Amino acid sequence: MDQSKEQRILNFVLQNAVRGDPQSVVDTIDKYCSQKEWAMNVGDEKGLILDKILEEAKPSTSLELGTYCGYSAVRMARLLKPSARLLTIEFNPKFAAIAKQIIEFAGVQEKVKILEGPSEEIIPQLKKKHEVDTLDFVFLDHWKERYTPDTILLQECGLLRKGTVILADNIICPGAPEFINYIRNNSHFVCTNYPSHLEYMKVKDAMEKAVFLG
Ligand SMILES: Cc1ncnc2c1ncn2[C@@H]1O[C@H](/C=C/CNC(=O)c2cc(-c3ccc(F)cc3)cc(O)c2O)C[C@H]1O
Ligand SMILES: [Mg+2]
Repeated sequence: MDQSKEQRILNFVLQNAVRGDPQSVVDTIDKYCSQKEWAMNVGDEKGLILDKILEEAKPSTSLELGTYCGYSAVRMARLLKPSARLLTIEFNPKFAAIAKQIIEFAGVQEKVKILEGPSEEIIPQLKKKHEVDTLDFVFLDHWKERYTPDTILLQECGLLRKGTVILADNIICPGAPEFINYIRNNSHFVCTNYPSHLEYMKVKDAMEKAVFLG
């Protein structure tokens, strides 16, 4: 059976990146996806915005929705302090298996836990099953129509605290219009827009930061 694009990305990392070096894994995936096959990683341009916002937040507990191949999980984990944790939710078992190998190759597996399943099922389990108190940072990068319901679910489950930073990818392309409408009109959030470009392309995109006010 011929390989999937995600398996080709994994193989390129295993053959070209430096084991235990998360920056080299990030750079190697960016190289492959900009020169060989496009893939929906947050990429290097929006990745730098993610880096800056994550470093400002200095989170102890972070959540990512939509692991995919693990590019942003490695990108975030490389900046986390040793005691900090990143939980990342992925419902496609093939993607989860690829991400697990990329996260382990990068050497950040101690900081990252992949939770396999749909976000709507896993989010309600975070407190009791995964010992989360509240989240300091949330990265939304899964199905765009799930951004709003999952933000509401996070709030309902008591997982947001005063100052929790939510960062959403793809505000322009593919776009998350109902999320933007919801979050910018919600007095419990302060929003900031970060114009950028679609990963590996000249197409306009943006990220939105929403800080929860409690
Ligand atoms: C509900 C739920 N629970 C757990 N995992 C979930 C989930 N919904 C998706 N996922 C997982 O996240 C990943 C999905 C991410 C969705 N992201 C996208 O659809 C996406 C699409 C584009 C894009 C832009 C222009 C184009 F022309 C084509 C595509 C760019 C991006 O940066 C993206 O994140 C993989 C999927 O298995
Ligand atoms: Mg994205």
